[in-house]
Amino acid sequence: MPVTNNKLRTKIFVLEDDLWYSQFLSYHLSLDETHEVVTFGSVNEFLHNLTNAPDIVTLDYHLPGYDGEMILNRILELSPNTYTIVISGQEDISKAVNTIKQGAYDYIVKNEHTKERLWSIVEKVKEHITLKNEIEALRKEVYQKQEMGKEIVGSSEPIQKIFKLVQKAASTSINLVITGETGTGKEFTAKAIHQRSNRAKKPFVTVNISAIPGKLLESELFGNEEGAFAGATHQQIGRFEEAQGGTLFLDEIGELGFDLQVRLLRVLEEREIVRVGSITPIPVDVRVVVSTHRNLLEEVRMGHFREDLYYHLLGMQIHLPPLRERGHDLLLIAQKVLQAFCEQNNMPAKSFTTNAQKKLLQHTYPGNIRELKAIVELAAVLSEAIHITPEDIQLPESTLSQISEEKTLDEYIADTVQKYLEKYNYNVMCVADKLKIGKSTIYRMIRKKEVYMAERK
Ligand SMILES: Nc1ncnc2c1ncn2[C@@H]1O[C@H](COP(=O)(O)OP(=O)(O)OP(=O)(O)O)[C@@H](O)[C@H]1O
Repeated sequence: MPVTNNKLRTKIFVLEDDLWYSQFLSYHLSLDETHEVVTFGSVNEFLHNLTNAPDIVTLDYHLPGYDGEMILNRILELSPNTYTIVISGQEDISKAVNTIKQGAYDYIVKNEHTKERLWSIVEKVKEHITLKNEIEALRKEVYQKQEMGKEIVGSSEPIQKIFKLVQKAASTSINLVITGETGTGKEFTAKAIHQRSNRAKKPFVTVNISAIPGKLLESELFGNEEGAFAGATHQQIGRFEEAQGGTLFLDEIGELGFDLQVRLLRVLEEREIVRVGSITPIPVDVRVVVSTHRNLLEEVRMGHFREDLYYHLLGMQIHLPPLRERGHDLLLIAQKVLQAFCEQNNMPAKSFTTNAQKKLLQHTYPGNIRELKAIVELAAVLSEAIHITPEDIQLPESTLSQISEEKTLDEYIADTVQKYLEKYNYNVMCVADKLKIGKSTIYRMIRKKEVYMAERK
């Protein structure tokens, strides 16, 4: 039943060859303004229109030249969700009763009570449809909760709040800003929202703004024509076009240069892009979800981020807490990661001993879930039995051994990154891989002069 002006509309087809009777039924059924009644005198025309999926059909059992049962079968075949009410004369009562066994919803005999009976059956059908829709919606909600629980696990209060926001974000098209430290699952969450939204069958495309040099970013996002700039040897579609109909996840939006901020705002407002080197606008239907580790409002205040773009992007904010603030959820995530890893690698199912769990809880995880995942996967490989012991868990020395020094967590992280840069000859890719953090995090730290780079030997 479609909804118009907040009212459920009921589409009713009347198949009746007797014009007077057809008008009689139509008149009474139309007394309810939410009923959309269409009458048919011809069986062929009626069958032809069945693709419009009426909610209810009143079927005259005795149509000259046609068998009522045959028409009922066609209705069940072509529009299985339609409720058929068979209307028969006194002479066909027993046949009409039989149609219920075949799949008709109810039957009415043409007599002085027809009007009242028809009315009560239609009301019953409407209640039935409403209940069916409610059950369907509840089933969907339960399914989504179960599925989401499988992905973003956690019973802590902040995570429960995030579950609710993710659900709301998935069922609407509200703008979304996902914030949180590196490795807290920003991209993971954006994808979970996409997969639950009505865009799920279309692409989910990610662009890491901080990993692409400014000059290339424009054509990466919007595409380019052949010869648009030196090196543009062929036409290329951009990420916006690639994400057509789906979701574009712009990771680290706070790193977007001012010029591109202007272009992005125009695209978001006008819903069309222009490839570099072209003047032809191309319409795009893309949900843009952004993430940042920065406080965007602070960036606006400092003049680093355009206020108009900030207000355009502002919709729902989902802040993902760092792992060290998620309490025992850490263990749930660890167990889930362990289970997935064992399954993927055809290993027997494993679990952590109590002491191993205690050890996992001791660490501060600057790389958050990405780091936990790496530690758990290594433990799964190192363990000789199905129980993972503390010896199998290799925590990076840095945060544990230096914990007595008075430093902020950011300073610990910077120290660790600096040591690794020196150890691995300032190879950012290699350090990112070793520490299980994003390259973008290291580049950001370099830009903010939290760590320094030297010439590679
Ligand atoms: N709830 C979760 N359960 C299991 N794995 C997760 C979960 N959240 C994130 N991960 C995993 O942790 C890693 C980091 O997640 P993701 O890339 O989404 O983080 P991020 O916050 O976007 O990181 P960055 O800021 O560095 O780009 C990925 O391997 C991802 O699959």
